Amino acid sequence: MSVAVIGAGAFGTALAVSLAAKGPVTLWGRDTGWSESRENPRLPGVTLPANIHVTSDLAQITQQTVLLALPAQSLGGFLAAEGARLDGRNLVSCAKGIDLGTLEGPSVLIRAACPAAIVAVLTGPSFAADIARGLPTALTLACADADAAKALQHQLSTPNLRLYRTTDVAGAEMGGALKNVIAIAAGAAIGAGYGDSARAAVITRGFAEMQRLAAAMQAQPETLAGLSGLGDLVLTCTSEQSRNFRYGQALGAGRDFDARTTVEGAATARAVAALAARLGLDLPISTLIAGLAEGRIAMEQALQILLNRPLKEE
Ligand SMILES: NC(=O)C1=CN([C@@H]2O[C@H](COP(=O)(O)OP(=O)(O)OC[C@H]3O[C@@H](n4cnc5c(N)ncnc54)[C@H](O)[C@@H]3O)[C@@H](O)[C@H]2O)C=CC1
Ligand SMILES: O=C(CO)COP(=O)(O)O
Repeated sequence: MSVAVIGAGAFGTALAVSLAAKGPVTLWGRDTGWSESRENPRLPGVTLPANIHVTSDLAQITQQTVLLALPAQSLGGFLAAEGARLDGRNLVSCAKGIDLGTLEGPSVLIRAACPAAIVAVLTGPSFAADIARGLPTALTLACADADAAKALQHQLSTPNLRLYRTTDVAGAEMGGALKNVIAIAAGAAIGAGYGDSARAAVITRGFAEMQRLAAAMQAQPETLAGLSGLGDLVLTCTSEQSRNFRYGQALGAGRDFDARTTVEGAATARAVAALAARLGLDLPISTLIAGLAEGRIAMEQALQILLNRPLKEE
């Protein structure tokens, strides 16, 4: 059974390349002017296999399984316009973020727009460039319907993509969204010259915040400790391949950052700060990243706020 990917950015294109090892893939993008060259400028150096059909015509997306690889803040608008034509299918969210307008994760947006769809989430530690180069990668496939989770796990695993499955959609989704916020904080610590020990503190205390918020969203704690949570947190906080990490580095160093780059953690930090206020949760690192991203506070001020918090049990 062939699959389709909606969103011809770096990640959607990389997933299409990997899936093409198993059969034909249709890749939809709004800007596909590059398609004749078979090289997407968002994924330079990768030639698309011949069995990937690139289109900007949504009517050609007729497959039963569709991966949605759009940025989290674009997904709601896309679904409002096009959700009806995708209803009833297997819709797999590949976005890592929390929608600022609704404070919901992508799976909730998809379920609202496409009530008859089977909704799943594909997430975990994976840089698009690594997947597209055929490097070994392990991800989490989450779907509340256990049978559908198993079927999608088999359909979407490829020679270099090993999928584990879970029915904890909220946990998988929250891990992927929140690690981006903490990756910005880790990058900011490095960019400001605070050192590797400070980064380790940010990763660990950031993980505690991820667990706290995820628990409040009914996620299972063990999901946060898996690929979609801890796994992706470690990857993103330690690699300059991460856009969130590099954005954080720029914030920490007081440098500009290319505003066209997709940095999911910046908007998600603001969503997390709003959720923290709504739910009465203490999420100091994430809340400070929201302030830094909005330019409301400076790096040195953020550090002093963190260091001067009351001492407490770990
Ligand atoms: N790049 C990576 O290594 C990974 C990315 N992801 C996630 O995948 C999602 C997409 O990221 P990337 O592909 O990397 O971003 P990207 O910046 O490479 O591409 C985003 C694509 O979405 C398109 N787009 C944006 N708004 C749209 C709209 N309203 N309608 C139609 N198309 C729209 C853009 O034209 C662009 O092609 C993000 O949530 C990201 O966190 C997840 C894992 C790895
Ligand atoms: O989600 C990712 C790796 O798992 C990609 O991270 P960035 O969006 O920070 O580049």
